[in-house]
Amino acid sequence: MRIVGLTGGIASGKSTISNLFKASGVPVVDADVVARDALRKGTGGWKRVVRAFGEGILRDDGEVDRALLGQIVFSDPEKRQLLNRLLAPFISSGLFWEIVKLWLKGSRVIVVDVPLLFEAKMDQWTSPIIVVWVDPETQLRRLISRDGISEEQARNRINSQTSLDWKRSRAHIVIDNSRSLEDTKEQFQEVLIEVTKPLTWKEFGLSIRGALWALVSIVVGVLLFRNIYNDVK
Ligand SMILES: CC(C)(COP(=O)(O)OP(=O)(O)OC[C@H]1O[C@@H](n2cnc3c(N)ncnc32)[C@H](O)[C@@H]1O)[C@@H](O)C(=O)NCCC(=O)NCCS
Ligand SMILES: Nc1ncnc2c1ncn2[C@@H]1O[C@H](COP(=O)(O)OP(=O)(O)OP(=O)(O)O)[C@@H](O)[C@H]1O
Repeated sequence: MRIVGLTGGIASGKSTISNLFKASGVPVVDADVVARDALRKGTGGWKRVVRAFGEGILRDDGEVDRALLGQIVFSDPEKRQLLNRLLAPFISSGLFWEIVKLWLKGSRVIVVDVPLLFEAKMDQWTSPIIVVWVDPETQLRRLISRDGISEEQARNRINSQTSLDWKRSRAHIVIDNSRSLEDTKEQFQEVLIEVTKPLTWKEFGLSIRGALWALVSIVVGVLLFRNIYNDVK
């Protein structure tokens, strides 16, 4: 199985690219969705976060007030690191099980969309790595207009992440999403060809078909060996 890493910065266009992959039949595991599940009322992540940040971060229905928690952690690096530490084990295991489910289904190529792929050192498990890059002014403008937040809040969120230029320097594939959606879709078509090219032997070995193939080869090998051994005796 090929596990493609998809990352970038906040509002750089990862979901836009994820949706294009899904529309092309390539399954996507979304770390933001996994992280949201890890913070649902009553889960282990929720209990840890409420213990650390207090019940003041809860809404009337007991769910975490995400906008409020966002305001707290994106303006205080220590609190953000605390939140990351509390949720990291739940996010990693959630991602792991989503990948296992796709492996069991026999998926050849999957995309994992992880905003903090490099920061969480998950880049070592994915190849190729696609970075969705956008120029800083466009990123700020799109973030403000999508989330309806102030310029200061938007800058805090952007500055809480490793710079997009640094991420771009670590990418195998870069998609420049600074221009129109049409332009991005054109780049995506080439990326899709690259990402869905035939698997290497190593990737094939990591797929369920590869594992079954290895199992069948071993069983056939053992049976043949037993027959030859019995003939010789
Ligand atoms: C702080 C929270 C509650 C804010 O929720 P909100 O609904 O406003 O934002 P959402 O979850 O949709 O995230 C939007 C984007 O913010 C960025 N972001 C989220 N968490 C972080 C973080 N800890 N550090 C830097 N950037 C982050 C990502 O680019 C993400 O795509 C939420 O982001 C959260 O629980 N973050 C911690 C979990 C985490 O690390 N998520 C990222 C998955 S790798
Ligand atoms: N090429 C584009 N032209 C115009 N608007 C775009 C383009 N690409 C994305 N957008 C818009 O910019 C915003 C951010 O895009 P998107 O949600 O895909 O980013 P993201 O990286 O997934 O964000 P997050 O990190 O918050 O999950 C959205 O409102 C989206 O519709």
